[in-house]
Amino acid sequence: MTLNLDDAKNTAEVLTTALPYIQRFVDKLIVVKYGGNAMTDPELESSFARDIVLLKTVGIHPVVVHGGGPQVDNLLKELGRQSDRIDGMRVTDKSTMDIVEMVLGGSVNKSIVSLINKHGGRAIGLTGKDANLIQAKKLMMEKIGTDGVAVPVDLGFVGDVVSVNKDVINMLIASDFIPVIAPLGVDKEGNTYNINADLVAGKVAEFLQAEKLMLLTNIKGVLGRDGEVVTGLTPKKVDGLIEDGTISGGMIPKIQCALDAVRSGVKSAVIVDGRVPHATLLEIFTNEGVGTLISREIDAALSQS
Ligand SMILES: Nc1ncnc2c1ncn2[C@@H]1O[C@H](COP(=O)(O)OP(=O)(O)O)[C@@H](O)[C@H]1O
Ligand SMILES: CC(=O)N[C@@H](CCC(=O)OP(=O)(O)O)C(=O)O
Repeated sequence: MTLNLDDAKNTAEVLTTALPYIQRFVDKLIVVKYGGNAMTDPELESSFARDIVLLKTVGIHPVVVHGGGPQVDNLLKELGRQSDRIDGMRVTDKSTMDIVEMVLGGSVNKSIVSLINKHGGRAIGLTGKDANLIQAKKLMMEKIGTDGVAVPVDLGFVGDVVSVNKDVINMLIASDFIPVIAPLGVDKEGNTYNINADLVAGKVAEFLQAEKLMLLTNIKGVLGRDGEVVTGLTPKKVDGLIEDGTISGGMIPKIQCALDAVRSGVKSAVIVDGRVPHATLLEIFTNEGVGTLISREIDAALSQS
Protein backbone atom coordinates (compact mmCIF):
# COMPACT_ATOMS: atom_id res chain seq x y z
CA MET A 1 0.00 0.00 0.00
CA THR A 2 1.38 3.44 -0.92
CA LEU A 3 1.14 6.40 1.39
CA ASN A 4 -1.30 9.10 0.30
CA LEU A 5 0.63 12.24 1.22
CA ASP A 6 -2.45 14.51 1.44
CA ASP A 7 -4.22 12.11 3.79
CA ALA A 8 -1.09 11.73 5.87
CA LYS A 9 -0.69 15.53 6.11
CA ASN A 10 -4.29 15.92 7.24
CA THR A 11 -3.82 13.25 9.87
CA ALA A 12 -0.62 14.91 11.08
CA GLU A 13 -2.39 18.28 11.26
CA VAL A 14 -5.27 16.87 13.28
CA LEU A 15 -2.86 15.19 15.66
CA THR A 16 -0.76 18.32 16.19
CA THR A 17 -3.91 20.42 16.76
CA ALA A 18 -4.59 18.18 19.75
CA LEU A 19 -1.11 18.77 21.21
CA PRO A 20 -1.81 21.94 23.28
CA TYR A 21 -4.91 20.32 24.74
CA ILE A 22 -3.03 17.14 25.60
CA GLN A 23 -0.35 19.29 27.28
CA ARG A 24 -3.00 21.22 29.18
CA PHE A 25 -4.75 18.11 30.50
CA VAL A 26 -1.91 15.61 30.84
CA ASP A 27 -1.84 13.99 34.29
CA LYS A 28 -5.11 15.76 35.16
CA LEU A 29 -8.26 14.06 36.26
CA ILE A 30 -11.47 14.35 34.27
CA VAL A 31 -14.73 12.97 35.63
CA VAL A 32 -17.05 11.91 32.84
CA LYS A 33 -20.69 11.24 33.71
CA TYR A 34 -22.17 8.93 31.14
CA GLY A 35 -25.95 9.30 31.30
CA GLY A 36 -28.36 6.49 30.53
CA ASN A 37 -29.90 8.61 27.79
CA ALA A 38 -26.52 8.87 26.06
CA MET A 39 -26.24 5.03 25.93
CA THR A 40 -28.74 4.65 23.16
CA ASP A 41 -26.78 3.61 20.11
CA PRO A 42 -24.10 0.90 19.86
CA GLU A 43 -21.92 3.08 17.62
CA LEU A 44 -22.06 6.00 20.03
CA GLU A 45 -21.29 3.65 22.91
CA SER A 46 -18.25 2.40 21.03
CA SER A 47 -17.07 5.92 20.22
CA PHE A 48 -17.47 6.84 23.90
CA ALA A 49 -15.37 3.84 24.98
CA ARG A 50 -12.65 4.65 22.43
CA ASP A 51 -12.54 8.29 23.56
CA ILE A 52 -12.02 7.18 27.15
CA VAL A 53 -9.22 4.79 26.13
CA LEU A 54 -7.59 7.51 24.02
CA LEU A 55 -7.64 9.97 26.92
CA LYS A 56 -5.94 7.42 29.18
CA THR A 57 -3.41 6.52 26.50
CA VAL A 58 -2.24 10.14 26.14
CA GLY A 59 -1.80 10.49 29.91
CA ILE A 60 -5.10 12.08 30.96
CA HIS A 61 -6.99 10.30 33.76
CA PRO A 62 -10.67 9.72 33.06
CA VAL A 63 -12.96 8.54 35.84
CA VAL A 64 -16.33 7.36 34.54
CA VAL A 65 -19.50 7.68 36.62
CA HIS A 66 -22.50 6.25 34.84
CA GLY A 67 -26.26 6.54 35.09
CA GLY A 68 -28.80 4.14 33.69
CA GLY A 69 -32.18 5.59 34.60
CA PRO A 70 -33.83 4.53 31.30
CA GLN A 71 -32.34 1.02 31.68
CA VAL A 72 -33.88 0.76 35.17
CA ASP A 73 -37.20 1.98 33.74
CA ASN A 74 -37.04 -0.77 31.08
CA LEU A 75 -36.58 -3.56 33.60
CA LEU A 76 -39.29 -2.15 35.87
CA LYS A 77 -41.63 -2.11 32.87
CA GLU A 78 -40.74 -5.70 31.94
CA LEU A 79 -41.59 -6.67 35.51
CA GLY A 80 -44.91 -4.83 35.23
CA ARG A 81 -43.85 -2.16 37.70
CA GLN A 82 -43.21 1.53 37.60
CA SER A 83 -41.74 4.22 39.83
CA ASP A 84 -42.47 7.90 40.28
CA ARG A 85 -39.95 10.68 39.93
CA ILE A 86 -39.92 13.90 41.88
CA ASP A 87 -37.66 16.65 40.47
CA GLY A 88 -35.74 14.05 38.52
CA MET A 89 -35.25 11.68 41.50
CA ARG A 90 -36.71 8.18 41.44
CA VAL A 91 -38.87 7.37 44.45
CA THR A 92 -37.14 4.17 45.58
CA ASP A 93 -38.77 1.67 47.94
CA LYS A 94 -36.92 -1.47 49.11
CA SER A 95 -37.85 -3.70 46.18
CA THR A 96 -37.19 -0.92 43.65
CA MET A 97 -33.78 -0.48 45.32
CA ASP A 98 -32.98 -4.15 44.62
CA ILE A 99 -33.83 -3.67 40.94
CA VAL A 100 -31.84 -0.42 40.72
CA GLU A 101 -28.81 -2.16 42.23
CA MET A 102 -29.13 -5.10 39.86
CA VAL A 103 -29.29 -2.87 36.78
CA LEU A 104 -26.79 -0.12 37.68
CA GLY A 105 -24.27 -2.26 39.59
CA GLY A 106 -24.80 -5.22 37.24
CA SER A 107 -25.63 -5.04 33.57
CA VAL A 108 -25.01 -1.33 32.92
CA ASN A 109 -21.72 -1.17 34.82
CA LYS A 110 -20.38 -4.38 33.29
CA SER A 111 -21.29 -3.47 29.73
CA ILE A 112 -19.39 -0.16 29.98
CA VAL A 113 -16.40 -1.94 31.54
CA SER A 114 -16.43 -4.59 28.78
CA LEU A 115 -16.63 -2.01 26.03
CA ILE A 116 -13.72 0.06 27.36
CA ASN A 117 -11.65 -3.10 27.80
CA LYS A 118 -12.55 -4.31 24.32
CA HIS A 119 -10.97 -1.12 23.00
CA GLY A 120 -7.75 -1.74 24.91
CA GLY A 121 -8.41 0.05 28.20
CA ARG A 122 -8.09 -1.31 31.75
CA ALA A 123 -11.50 -0.46 33.12
CA ILE A 124 -12.50 -1.65 36.55
CA GLY A 125 -16.14 -1.54 37.58
CA LEU A 126 -17.25 -0.68 41.09
CA THR A 127 -20.30 0.62 42.86
CA GLY A 128 -20.19 3.20 45.61
CA LYS A 129 -20.53 0.25 48.03
CA ASP A 130 -17.16 -1.29 47.11
CA ALA A 131 -14.50 -0.31 49.65
CA ASN A 132 -17.10 2.14 51.04
CA LEU A 133 -16.28 4.32 48.06
CA ILE A 134 -19.38 6.48 48.45
CA GLN A 135 -20.62 7.16 51.97
CA ALA A 136 -24.24 8.20 51.76
CA LYS A 137 -27.17 9.29 53.87
CA LYS A 138 -30.87 9.48 53.16
CA LEU A 139 -31.67 12.45 50.95
CA MET A 140 -34.01 14.95 52.57
CA MET A 141 -36.17 16.78 50.08
CA GLU A 142 -38.71 19.54 50.59
CA LYS A 143 -41.36 20.84 48.24
CA ILE A 144 -43.09 24.18 48.56
CA GLY A 145 -46.86 23.63 48.73
CA THR A 146 -49.47 25.91 47.14
CA ASP A 147 -49.73 27.74 50.47
CA GLY A 148 -46.00 28.58 50.25
CA VAL A 149 -45.07 26.26 53.12
CA ALA A 150 -42.26 23.70 52.69
CA VAL A 151 -43.32 20.10 53.22
CA PRO A 152 -40.90 17.16 53.49
CA VAL A 153 -40.99 14.60 50.66
CA ASP A 154 -39.97 11.00 51.40
CA LEU A 155 -38.11 9.47 48.44
CA GLY A 156 -37.34 6.19 50.23
CA PHE A 157 -33.84 4.79 49.66
CA VAL A 158 -32.59 7.80 47.72
CA GLY A 159 -29.24 8.99 48.98
CA ASP A 160 -27.12 12.08 49.22
CA VAL A 161 -23.31 11.83 49.10
CA VAL A 162 -21.57 12.39 52.43
CA SER A 163 -18.03 11.63 51.26
CA VAL A 164 -16.04 9.91 48.54
CA ASN A 165 -13.06 7.71 49.39
CA LYS A 166 -10.61 9.34 47.03
CA ASP A 167 -7.74 7.05 48.06
CA VAL A 168 -9.45 4.12 46.34
CA ILE A 169 -9.84 6.06 43.10
CA ASN A 170 -6.30 7.47 43.25
CA MET A 171 -4.90 3.98 43.86
CA LEU A 172 -6.73 2.64 40.80
CA ILE A 173 -5.56 5.54 38.65
CA ALA A 174 -1.97 5.07 39.84
CA SER A 175 -2.19 1.43 38.73
CA ASP A 176 -3.36 2.54 35.28
CA PHE A 177 -6.98 1.50 35.72
CA ILE A 178 -9.99 3.44 34.51
CA PRO A 179 -12.56 3.44 37.34
CA VAL A 180 -16.16 2.97 36.18
CA ILE A 181 -18.49 3.85 39.05
CA ALA A 182 -22.17 2.95 39.50
CA PRO A 183 -24.14 5.54 41.50
CA LEU A 184 -24.95 3.57 44.64
CA GLY A 185 -23.92 4.52 48.14
CA VAL A 186 -23.86 3.00 51.59
CA ASP A 187 -24.47 4.48 55.05
CA LYS A 188 -22.85 3.60 58.38
CA GLU A 189 -25.55 0.98 59.09
CA GLY A 190 -24.91 -0.72 55.75
CA ASN A 191 -28.09 0.52 54.02
CA THR A 192 -27.81 0.85 50.26
CA TYR A 193 -28.94 4.06 48.56
CA ASN A 194 -29.86 4.93 45.00
CA ILE A 195 -28.11 8.20 44.16
CA ASN A 196 -28.65 10.39 41.15
CA ALA A 197 -25.60 9.80 38.92
CA ASP A 198 -25.02 13.51 38.27
CA LEU A 199 -24.78 14.06 42.00
CA VAL A 200 -22.24 11.24 42.36
CA ALA A 201 -20.19 12.55 39.43
CA GLY A 202 -20.20 16.07 40.90
CA LYS A 203 -19.07 14.83 44.31
CA VAL A 204 -16.40 12.53 42.87
CA ALA A 205 -15.07 15.52 40.89
CA GLU A 206 -15.19 17.69 43.99
CA PHE A 207 -13.45 15.21 46.35
CA LEU A 208 -10.75 14.52 43.76
CA GLN A 209 -10.51 18.23 42.80
CA ALA A 210 -10.82 17.23 39.15
CA GLU A 211 -9.81 19.51 36.32
CA LYS A 212 -13.13 19.01 34.59
CA LEU A 213 -16.56 17.52 35.17
CA MET A 214 -18.24 16.44 31.98
CA LEU A 215 -21.92 15.49 32.05
CA LEU A 216 -22.89 13.60 28.88
CA THR A 217 -26.59 13.64 28.10
CA ASN A 218 -29.08 13.55 25.25
CA ILE A 219 -29.58 17.25 24.62
CA LYS A 220 -27.36 19.96 23.14
CA GLY A 221 -27.04 21.85 26.38
CA VAL A 222 -29.21 23.70 28.85
CA LEU A 223 -32.10 25.19 26.90
CA GLY A 224 -33.62 28.57 27.75
CA ARG A 225 -37.19 29.82 27.41
CA ASP A 226 -37.05 29.99 23.60
CA GLY A 227 -35.30 26.67 23.22
CA GLU A 228 -31.88 28.28 22.72
CA VAL A 229 -28.73 26.86 24.36
CA VAL A 230 -28.06 29.06 27.38
CA THR A 231 -24.58 30.30 28.19
CA GLY A 232 -23.15 32.28 31.11
CA LEU A 233 -25.26 30.55 33.73
CA THR A 234 -25.43 31.98 37.23
CA PRO A 235 -27.10 30.42 40.28
CA LYS A 236 -29.73 33.20 40.13
CA LYS A 237 -30.51 32.55 36.47
CA VAL A 238 -30.72 28.81 37.11
CA ASP A 239 -33.15 29.34 40.01
CA GLY A 240 -35.36 31.50 37.77
CA LEU A 241 -35.37 28.90 35.00
CA ILE A 242 -36.28 26.14 37.47
CA GLU A 243 -39.01 28.26 39.07
CA ASP A 244 -40.77 28.97 35.77
CA GLY A 245 -40.42 25.36 34.64
CA THR A 246 -37.92 25.99 31.79
CA ILE A 247 -35.46 23.66 33.52
CA SER A 248 -37.26 20.55 34.73
CA GLY A 249 -36.89 16.84 35.37
CA GLY A 250 -33.41 15.35 35.16
CA MET A 251 -31.89 18.70 34.14
CA ILE A 252 -32.51 20.06 37.66
CA PRO A 253 -30.02 17.83 39.54
CA LYS A 254 -27.65 18.01 36.56
CA ILE A 255 -27.29 21.80 36.49
CA GLN A 256 -27.19 22.03 40.27
CA CYS A 257 -24.35 19.51 40.43
CA ALA A 258 -22.42 21.40 37.78
CA LEU A 259 -22.77 24.67 39.71
CA ASP A 260 -21.89 23.02 43.04
CA ALA A 261 -18.82 21.36 41.54
CA VAL A 262 -17.30 24.59 40.21
CA ARG A 263 -18.04 26.35 43.49
CA SER A 264 -16.19 23.58 45.31
CA GLY A 265 -12.98 23.82 43.33
CA VAL A 266 -13.52 21.85 40.12
CA LYS A 267 -12.11 24.09 37.36
CA SER A 268 -15.01 23.69 34.96
CA ALA A 269 -18.16 21.69 34.43
CA VAL A 270 -19.83 21.14 31.10
CA ILE A 271 -23.13 19.64 30.02
CA VAL A 272 -22.35 17.87 26.76
CA ASP A 273 -24.45 16.42 23.97
CA GLY A 274 -23.60 12.73 24.16
CA ARG A 275 -25.44 12.11 20.87
CA VAL A 276 -22.55 13.73 19.01
CA PRO A 277 -20.00 11.06 18.05
CA HIS A 278 -16.76 11.53 20.00
CA ALA A 279 -18.38 14.24 22.15
CA THR A 280 -15.82 13.59 24.92
CA LEU A 281 -12.83 14.18 22.66
CA LEU A 282 -14.39 17.20 20.96
CA GLU A 283 -15.04 18.77 24.34
CA ILE A 284 -11.47 18.34 25.50
CA PHE A 285 -9.54 18.80 22.27
CA THR A 286 -11.32 21.84 20.80
CA ASN A 287 -11.83 25.41 21.98
CA GLU A 288 -15.52 25.47 21.19
CA GLY A 289 -16.55 22.25 22.93
CA VAL A 290 -20.01 20.80 22.38
CA GLY A 291 -22.25 21.91 25.26
CA THR A 292 -23.05 24.41 28.03
CA LEU A 293 -19.92 25.37 29.95
CA ILE A 294 -19.94 26.46 33.57
CA SER A 295 -16.47 27.60 34.56
CA ARG A 296 -15.22 28.99 37.82
CA GLU A 297 -14.47 32.34 36.16
CA ILE A 298 -18.00 32.69 34.76
CA ASP A 299 -19.52 31.58 38.06
CA ALA A 300 -17.46 34.02 40.12
CA ALA A 301 -18.00 36.99 37.80
CA LEU A 302 -21.68 36.52 37.18
CA SER A 303 -22.85 35.41 40.60
CA GLN A 304 -22.05 38.96 41.82
CA SER A 305 -24.83 40.35 39.63
N1 LIG B 1 -34.09 23.57 30.17
C1 LIG B 1 -33.72 22.34 29.79
N2 LIG B 1 -32.66 22.19 28.96
C2 LIG B 1 -32.28 20.97 28.55
N3 LIG B 1 -32.89 19.82 28.95
C3 LIG B 1 -33.92 19.90 29.79
C4 LIG B 1 -34.38 21.15 30.26
N4 LIG B 1 -35.43 20.93 31.10
C5 LIG B 1 -35.62 19.62 31.13
N5 LIG B 1 -34.72 18.96 30.36
C6 LIG B 1 -34.69 17.51 30.19
O1 LIG B 1 -33.60 16.99 30.89
C7 LIG B 1 -33.14 15.84 30.17
C8 LIG B 1 -31.75 15.46 30.63
O2 LIG B 1 -31.83 14.87 31.93
P1 LIG B 1 -31.87 13.27 32.11
O3 LIG B 1 -33.04 12.72 31.34
O4 LIG B 1 -31.82 12.96 33.56
O5 LIG B 1 -30.55 12.86 31.35
P2 LIG B 1 -29.43 11.80 31.69
O6 LIG B 1 -30.11 10.46 31.68
O7 LIG B 1 -28.46 11.99 30.58
O8 LIG B 1 -28.87 12.17 33.03
C9 LIG B 1 -33.25 16.30 28.73
O9 LIG B 1 -33.32 15.22 27.84
C10 LIG B 1 -34.53 17.11 28.74
O10 LIG B 1 -35.64 16.30 28.40
C1 LIG C 1 -32.30 8.81 42.71
C2 LIG C 1 -32.28 8.54 41.24
O1 LIG C 1 -33.08 9.10 40.51
N1 LIG C 1 -31.32 7.71 40.78
C3 LIG C 1 -31.20 7.37 39.40
C4 LIG C 1 -29.84 6.69 39.22
C5 LIG C 1 -29.47 6.50 37.78
C6 LIG C 1 -29.26 7.80 37.03
O2 LIG C 1 -29.07 8.87 37.59
O3 LIG C 1 -29.30 7.64 35.69
P1 LIG C 1 -29.27 8.72 34.54
O4 LIG C 1 -28.04 9.54 34.73
O5 LIG C 1 -29.23 7.91 33.31
O6 LIG C 1 -30.52 9.56 34.66
C7 LIG C 1 -32.32 6.44 38.93
O7 LIG C 1 -32.81 5.62 39.70
O8 LIG C 1 -32.69 6.53 37.74
